Amino acid sequence: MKEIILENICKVYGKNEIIKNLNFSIKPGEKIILLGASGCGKSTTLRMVAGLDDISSGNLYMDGQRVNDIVSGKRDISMVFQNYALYPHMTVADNICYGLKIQKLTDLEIKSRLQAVVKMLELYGLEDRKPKDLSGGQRQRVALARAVVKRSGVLLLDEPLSNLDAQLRVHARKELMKIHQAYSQTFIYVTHDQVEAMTLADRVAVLNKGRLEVIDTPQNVYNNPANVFTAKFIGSPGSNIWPAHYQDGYVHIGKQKVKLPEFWNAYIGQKNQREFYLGIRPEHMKIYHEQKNNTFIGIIKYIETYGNQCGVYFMVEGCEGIILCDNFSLKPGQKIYFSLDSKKIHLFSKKNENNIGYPEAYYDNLYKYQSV
Ligand SMILES: Nc1ncnc2c1ncn2[C@@H]1O[C@H](COP(=O)(O)OP(=O)(O)OP(=O)(O)O)[C@@H](O)[C@H]1O
Repeated sequence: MKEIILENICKVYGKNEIIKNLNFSIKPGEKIILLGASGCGKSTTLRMVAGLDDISSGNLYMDGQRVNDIVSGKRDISMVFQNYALYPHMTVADNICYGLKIQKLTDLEIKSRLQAVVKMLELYGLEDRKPKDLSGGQRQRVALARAVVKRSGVLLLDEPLSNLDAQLRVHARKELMKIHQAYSQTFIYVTHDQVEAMTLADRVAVLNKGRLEVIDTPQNVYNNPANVFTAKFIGSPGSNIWPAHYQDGYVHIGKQKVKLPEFWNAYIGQKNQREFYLGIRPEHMKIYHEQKNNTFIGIIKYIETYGNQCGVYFMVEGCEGIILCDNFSLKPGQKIYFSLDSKKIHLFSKKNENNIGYPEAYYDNLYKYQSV
């Protein structure tokens, strides 16, 4: 278990600043997921922590020691790569034990660690095979075993499940939790898969173009997004975001308006802002066939079906929106009336797109050094 602190970490390639002032700390034994779109800098961040890429500026600490200049092999980390990077000419057992032999552990210790990890990751009977004679799922388990057997303080995982099919991923997620329970290592895990992030993380760090948008628990990141980017990025589909303004107890979208409950009036009065982006998740709206109190009117553009639900894409006052519902009889071109669950609305500042429900200090801390 190790505490890791990233302090003003930047990475520059040529003239391109790939990572911009990353500041966050990771508690010993914590599972942090780096989540973001392709190219946002997740792997680069992980590789800097691993010591495989130089840090252009800033400080990286492990258990209080600055490790910028400490070589990868001396950082007490192990890493699982997306393509597994197994040695093709070695057997499974040799792949798993190679690092331990380099560390000059006794044969007895190596054997006992091998047995433990073979049992944990169900690799019985495969010890003498070469990687080419394994299935994708088995190779992935060998790569995990090779990292875990070192029992290092930090386990770095770069999209370790991305080559597996959906069922194997579910199984592998359980194995990762088992590994964490057994060894309590600090995990830094890179993925663009939201299900992986939500199921495995203690906290999710959302990256956007090399910048940290938010670092918080999966529940908060989903239910109380700190900014417009997070609201739109998290969730499948993400939140609806519409320009809106508030006047005399009503929230207006274009020419349409609905009355807000009293608690919103008090809250918005306190914030002294009138123009917002209104955020609402697709599952927090309801469709009606006829106009009711406090409904907006939209026109359906198209419909996606997901088996148990459908996503109804519509236009309201020139803005696109989506509602999740189980009404499969709706048709494109149809007029719908819809309400918003007022308790689930989020309001974001038009100026900086931050959630107005968060104190400003939250954002100051996010973009400066943040201690947890
Ligand atoms: N050695 C390099 N030289 C120049 N640019 C690089 C180098 N390595 C990475 N980059 C750039 O840095 C950016 C971030 O890359 P990185 O691999 O960290 O993204 P990522 O979030 O892990 O993406 P993905 O999910 O697709 O793996 C990309 O624009 C990439 O092209």
